Amino acid sequence: MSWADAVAEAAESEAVAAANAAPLPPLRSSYVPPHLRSKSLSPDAVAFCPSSLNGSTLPPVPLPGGGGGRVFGVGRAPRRSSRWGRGAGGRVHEPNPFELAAQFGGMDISDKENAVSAAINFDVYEDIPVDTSGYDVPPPANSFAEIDLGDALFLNIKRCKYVKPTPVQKHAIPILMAGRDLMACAQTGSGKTAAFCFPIISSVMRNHSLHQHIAPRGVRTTYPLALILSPTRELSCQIHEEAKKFSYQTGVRVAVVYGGAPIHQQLRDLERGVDILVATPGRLVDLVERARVSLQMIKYLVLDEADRMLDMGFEPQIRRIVEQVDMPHPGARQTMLFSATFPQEIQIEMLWGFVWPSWPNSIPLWGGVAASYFRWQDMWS
Ligand SMILES: Nc1ncnc2c1ncn2[C@@H]1O[C@H](COP(=O)(O)OP(=O)(O)OP(=O)(O)O)[C@@H](O)[C@H]1O
Repeated sequence: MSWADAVAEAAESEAVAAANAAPLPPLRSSYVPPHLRSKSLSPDAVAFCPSSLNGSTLPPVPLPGGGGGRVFGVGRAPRRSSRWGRGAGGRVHEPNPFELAAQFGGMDISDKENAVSAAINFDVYEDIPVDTSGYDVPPPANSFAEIDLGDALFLNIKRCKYVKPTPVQKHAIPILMAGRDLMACAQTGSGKTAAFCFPIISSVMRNHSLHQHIAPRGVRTTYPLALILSPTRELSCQIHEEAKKFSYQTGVRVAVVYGGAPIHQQLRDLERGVDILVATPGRLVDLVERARVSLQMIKYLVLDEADRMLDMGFEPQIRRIVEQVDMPHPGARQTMLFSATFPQEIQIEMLWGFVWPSWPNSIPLWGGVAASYFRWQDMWS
């Protein structure tokens, strides 16, 4: 079956499932999830995070729990549920991020499809040359179907209506699936978030099924498997929203922590257990120093907008996270650097200096950036 047929079939079966489900309450301009309707929302419960639905920014909405935090189900295989609420044993069901996004944004699936095609202009992207360098670079993938990402993730890609990978995804996903380190530079809006999220979610699903989500009684430290560092809370929240869609019903849990917002809800989210933690550097250092997050289980480290983090003065925090706390050394983790602009040489040297300290000095560096070009540096671990 072709990918387009598969997408059409998924859309059809979802439509049938929706028709069979209990009717949803009519949409309201300010939707409040059922389990919060009896509570008054605190000021910080209005998300700062722009929820994004495939390129279209939705208006700020009250997020359950506030501050961009999200309630996730307890246990590896949450029951399929399209509603917020508790089931037997007081377990919190995983909300359906696709349905919530559509409700908050007042968009239906067909709107969403238009939003996707507005976000990515494949005709333009197809012609953009891609540079790769490194040793035995795995070949690019021309479709998601030819990469073994796992059934649950594959279904979510269909739900996102991603018909084919963008160039950055074509190249980066096979490299990362092969367990290689990667430095990638691709312009804004080119699909970098999925390029690093898909391999991480797929690997967590496959290799870490016994990851302990819930800390033993009295232990309040969370041990994520993947850390995605990004410079701002807006970007962190965007990544979190996307990652939640990709990891829906995979059992993989995603949380976000960022500065400039009260920490209490973020602490509660962490206590529920986290596989993938999206964080701004300062807030993460704070949580590590409070012993609420340990990095000793990290297998996947992403620095998104790495050059911008350095421009914004986060070098001390990144150094602390990568060098001084309990983060596994480069050979024991997979490291991914993504940026929208090509980092300056000095920034690359700095990043290599502490992200890959053992890397030989003879790495070829590129000069200059052509804004519309993707450039790549693939590295072995
Ligand atoms: N393969 C795909 N097919 C269709 N749409 C896609 C695909 N990959 C990503 N998108 C959509 O394209 C938009 C841009 O993707 P994304 O935010 O990941 O880009 P980005 O490169 O990370 O951008 P930024 O530099 O702003 O962070 C998003 O709405 C995303 O859902």
